[in-house]
Amino acid sequence: MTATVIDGKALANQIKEELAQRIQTLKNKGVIPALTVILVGDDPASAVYVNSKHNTFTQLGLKSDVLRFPAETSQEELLAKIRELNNDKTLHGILVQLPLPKHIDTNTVIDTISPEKDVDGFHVSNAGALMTGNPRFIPCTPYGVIKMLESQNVNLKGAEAVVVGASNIVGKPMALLLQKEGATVTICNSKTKDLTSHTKRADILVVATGRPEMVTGDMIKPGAVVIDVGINRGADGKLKGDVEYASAAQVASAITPVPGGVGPMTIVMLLVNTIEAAERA
Ligand SMILES: Nc1nc(=O)c2c([nH]1)NC[C@@H]1CN(c3ccc(C(=O)N[C@@H](CCC(=O)O)C(=O)O)cc3)C=[N+]21
Repeated sequence: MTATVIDGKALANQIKEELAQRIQTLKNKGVIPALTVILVGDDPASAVYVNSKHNTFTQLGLKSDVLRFPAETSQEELLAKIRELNNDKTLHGILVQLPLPKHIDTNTVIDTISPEKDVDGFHVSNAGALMTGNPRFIPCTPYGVIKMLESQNVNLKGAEAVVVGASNIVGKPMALLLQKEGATVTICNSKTKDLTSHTKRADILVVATGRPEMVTGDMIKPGAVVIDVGINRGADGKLKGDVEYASAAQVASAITPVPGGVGPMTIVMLLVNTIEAAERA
């Protein structure tokens, strides 16, 4: 069996087209959805992502600003800038690119963003809102994964879903969303004993560990839907997922590629959240 490739790039483009009307309606009211990204330090991977996002936003006629700060910027300086952006009525979304330098406390920074402008959905109150079933902003990557599963008509009710990786930005919100759709969810982490015993049971397997090609075909249930959230750049410059694609594609019924899978969906869901923020403002 050869797996269906879930084309994230094509789905992202389709969603972009569907957003055009909402963008136009806002413009007719004199509103241009606007996002500001704060980038601290000069991590090359972060720079690639920030540029790609900026291009997507400007292509669709949205406003996108990138504020670049040196790695040694103090936490207080960063917080002061965020407070200033919180008060800017023409701005709808604020995103602080992660990871931040070690001397800065990530949670303090994120929780200083106004929850109404937290288009990443990372603020503690937005995380809480997701947990209690009234989400304000759904974190972009798990939100994109749900859209990919919907596009394949994957039945989540009563399905066994296994999420490998328990981060605040992907694994945990992913598990909540799958659970909300009626799946029975297991979250695995780096301490999990006998990881394969879990992954082998999964009808839907989401891998978000940041460990290149750690899930191989022999760990996957035949016919499973495999979602690879990993984007790892190898020494050869090539992108690799957290799933070993060649072996996994022989076992799965559907699988996301890297690149061209979850990555483009993350960016388009950021667009969705920013437009929603502008509509609510
Ligand atoms: N506050 C915050 N929010 C984020 O959402 C966030 C972040 N920080 N920090 C970094 C990670 C990473 N991330 C990516 C999104 C899309 C691609 C993407 O579109 N990748 C292309 C390939 C791009 C390439 O060639 O490098 C693809 O998968 O096809 C990659 C990486 C968002 N992140």
